[in-house]
Amino acid sequence: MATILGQNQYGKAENRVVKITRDGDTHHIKDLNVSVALSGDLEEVHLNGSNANVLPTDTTKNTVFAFAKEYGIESAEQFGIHLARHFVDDIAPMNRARIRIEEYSWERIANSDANSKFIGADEVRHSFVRKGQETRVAQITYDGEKFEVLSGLKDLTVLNSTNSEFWGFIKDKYTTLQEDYDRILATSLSTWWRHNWTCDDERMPNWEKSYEQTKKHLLQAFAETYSLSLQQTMYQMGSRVINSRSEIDEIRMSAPNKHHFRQDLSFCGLDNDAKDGAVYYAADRPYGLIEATILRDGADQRIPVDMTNL
Ligand SMILES: O=c1[nH]c(=O)c2[nH]c(=O)[nH]c2[nH]1
Repeated sequence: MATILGQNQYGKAENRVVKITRDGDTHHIKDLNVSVALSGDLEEVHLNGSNANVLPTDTTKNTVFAFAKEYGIESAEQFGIHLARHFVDDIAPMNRARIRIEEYSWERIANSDANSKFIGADEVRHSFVRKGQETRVAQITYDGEKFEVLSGLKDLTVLNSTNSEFWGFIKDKYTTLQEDYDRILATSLSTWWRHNWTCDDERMPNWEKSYEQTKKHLLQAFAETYSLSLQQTMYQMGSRVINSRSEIDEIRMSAPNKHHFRQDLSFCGLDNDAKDGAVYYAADRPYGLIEATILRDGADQRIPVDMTNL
């Protein structure tokens, strides 16, 4: 039976690269998980086993570490752009590179010991505690002409203890859910957003600032929206980002509804109404899964729909 080779890519996945930059006694840390995927003129290796066009995945790993040492890591996005450009522009058979990065953040440990040998420093200059709020992610794709830079985050868990209702929904013979006029709204957000920067000669966004501001807008919109559904809250969050950040044209969001059910305490005569400060059962599954893309008017929808589940 005749077969043909379809889409293919290869490279070293999950290179855990940690870069320490020393500024006198003060150290800075960048902690990344970098996955390389290359495509190009690679029919021969699949069809005939010729490795003539194959850059070993081992070399792609070495390149990640060498670039971190030689050029540093300013931001996940900048690092990914640099790598993607190298693999496509300098390795002849390659015509597409996708660099996917997770970034783990660290913060300095505050110095509580007045007699410490690091006297004078409010924070210990080389001691860090992992920041647990969310994992930052980035994906850079380059085809020799244009870049596509997606940034994002996963597992940003947020909760509103009021200002959330859910009512007016379809009711059929299978419906048991009661209408709720004061509920907890909680989710663990995963999102990717697409920058409209595509090309080397245009001015690059400040990736670090863009990330911090985008996260801030997401959180503020979550806190400030009086919610009639998680769908409505999510749309408000995405719109806030698009309206506040001119460098972003599209945002894809995935939000599991982390249900908190008011526990029925009538068995012991206790009323468990929300307005009196209720007790809830935090269910972990099943969960409603709400997903949407929010776009700048006129922008193309390019972020794959299942991207947020990676
Ligand atoms: O915000 C919500 N959206 C839904 O679609 C939904 N469905 C459900 O059972 N609870 C909720 N909550």
